[in-house]
Amino acid sequence: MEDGDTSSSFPIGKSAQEKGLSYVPDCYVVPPPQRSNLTPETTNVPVVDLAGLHDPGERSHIIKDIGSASRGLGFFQIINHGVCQSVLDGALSSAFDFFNLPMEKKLEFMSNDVHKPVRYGTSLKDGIDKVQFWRIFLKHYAHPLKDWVELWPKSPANYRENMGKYATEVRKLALELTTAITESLGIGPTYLNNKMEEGMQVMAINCYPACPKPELALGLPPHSDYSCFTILLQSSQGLEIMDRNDGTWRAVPELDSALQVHVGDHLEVLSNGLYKSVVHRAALNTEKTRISIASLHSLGMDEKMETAKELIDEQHPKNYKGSSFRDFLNFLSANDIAEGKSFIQTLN
Ligand SMILES: O=C(O)CCC(=O)C(=O)O
Ligand SMILES: [Fe+2]
Repeated sequence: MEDGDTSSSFPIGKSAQEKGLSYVPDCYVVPPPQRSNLTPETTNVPVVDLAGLHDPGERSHIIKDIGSASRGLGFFQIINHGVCQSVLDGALSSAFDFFNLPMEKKLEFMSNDVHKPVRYGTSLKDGIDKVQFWRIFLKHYAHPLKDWVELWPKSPANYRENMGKYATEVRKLALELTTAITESLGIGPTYLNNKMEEGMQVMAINCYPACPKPELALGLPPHSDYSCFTILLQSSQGLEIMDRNDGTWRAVPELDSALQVHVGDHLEVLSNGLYKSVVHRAALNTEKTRISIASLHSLGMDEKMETAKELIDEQHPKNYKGSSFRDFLNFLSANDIAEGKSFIQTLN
């Protein structure tokens, strides 16, 4: 693997900067205690089958499964989620095609301003000698789609159509999940209805090129998502979640056509800590480029997520401050999550 390009089925283009990815400086490393174990234990992740969500006889079992997964790992995979395979494949293939574009097409979106609704970035911005996180990303707002889609990349030609279809489908699913999650908390299926309908959807499209020394770096540092919850689609295995009970990292097994659901910080707040946001990171591999598409669902830009008063009593006093997506963005522009700064800790 001389130039960092690999036998990936979707080879990444060789622009000058991306060629830099093949350079393996001695000092680009994540400090040893935080490095990924290349053969982590594959965790027994709960799989929730959503097929019967609208069947009155089955719904309560599914709600129970969602509740116990959210109280446990804060993470589960979903199957029969209603987003069809061609929509999943279309989104992933447009994402691969975007990252394969010549650098100048991507640079027009390059920005460090976290308040921009569309931005492209790479961990290489600090100079090749400091690379610890082997990732290139495109982030964009996605709801309401008509307000944002015109700002998305025009090329590849099918990007807006494919990513737009996926964004719309995954948002429909997110609204269904919202009803199930609030029901599982005992506060009823419509608790967040209006606020989620007017909420934000942010998509983070992550690209992790094959890495010559995956044991020395990470794709993304450990973090939890600010969202109420995140739905993740991945092209191959690489996501690791932290088991809160013993602090160990567990690889999430690949499951065909499944999507992953992460409990985010805002759901931890809503539930008064009954559900905890899952700490996760992205590991790397030597063989192929990995793409993940995270769809983060939250309330509106300035709508604060507050703890449900139904979940506060003498034994369970209110543990969290309310916060909005904008509060998170302000936190992000002032703090570096790679240095272990965590949004949820600012809310306790
Ligand atoms: O790539 C992954 O598996 C994780 C992505 C992620 O955690 C994020 O975009 O917030
Ligand atoms: Fe994340």
